[in-house]
Amino acid sequence: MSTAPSFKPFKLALIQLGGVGPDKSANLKHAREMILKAAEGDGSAGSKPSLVVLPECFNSPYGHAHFPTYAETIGFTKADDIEVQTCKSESVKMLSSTAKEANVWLVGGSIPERDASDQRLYNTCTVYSPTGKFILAAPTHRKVHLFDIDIPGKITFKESETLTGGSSLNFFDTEFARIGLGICYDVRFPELAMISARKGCHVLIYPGAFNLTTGPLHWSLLQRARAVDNQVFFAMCSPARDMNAGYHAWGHSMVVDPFGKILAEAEEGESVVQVSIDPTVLYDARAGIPVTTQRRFDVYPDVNNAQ
Ligand SMILES: O=C(O)CCC(=O)C(=O)O
Repeated sequence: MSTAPSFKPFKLALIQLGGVGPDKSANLKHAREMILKAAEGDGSAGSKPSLVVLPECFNSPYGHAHFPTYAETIGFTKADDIEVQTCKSESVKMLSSTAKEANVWLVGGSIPERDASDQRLYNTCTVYSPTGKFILAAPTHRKVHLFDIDIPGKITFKESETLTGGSSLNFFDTEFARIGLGICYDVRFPELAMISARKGCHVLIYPGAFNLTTGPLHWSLLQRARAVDNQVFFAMCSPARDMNAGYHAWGHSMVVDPFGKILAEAEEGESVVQVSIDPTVLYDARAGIPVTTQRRFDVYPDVNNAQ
């Protein structure tokens, strides 16, 4: 495994995107406008973010019935900005060109993806450099744990009716940090975050769309737990809540520091969460509460000690 880049201060912006509806081209147009807006920061000197994040399923209504209709084929695993424009995916093309135009790293939320060879559908996160390069190799980050839950009288959701779970853990390196990825329900599985942290990720970013049942119960708790047990920064980016949509997202996009402190949190509506990430907080947490070096793998040898 390559050595992680040294962790430097940077600004992070989460776009809690509103107005996602059935018209995909309108969704893409609005997402583009919001990326450009978020990339301006708050207008003050030095507030431009280096990394901008979109929410889960930003180009289509959320729901397993919609995934086959909205799914796009990407067809490559790495590509520069010119090659990206030859791809069939409208969303990937827009994300690449907008990352370049805005000159930011971009975590492109997630889209329903149809694999070019086996035709299976995935919930997929793609990442772009400030030159519009398509970054991930594995081949992208596909949601690993599918959202299949049934809380009688509250919410039943079965992503596995149309989607297949991804089978790789993914991170990417920027000039300021190693960033690990997950999507929404993946946050409930501490193993994924733990392994990403052990692979040197400083910040974990999970586009997500919790709901009005599990949002108030667990959205904040899970992020703070993953941040504290791994002593990393943790961020989740949600769509804005729309009570006219088929799925009511919780909103509350947030960024948590390695002590578990919430640095910023959106409310329900469309907004951009802007945060300065300070690496000294991570180093202070790890020095003061040194759990990262105190693990007792002799007591729990079934947990893999490998880095
Ligand atoms: O874990 C939860 O409660 C919500 C998960 C979810 O909404 C998702 O994976 O899309």
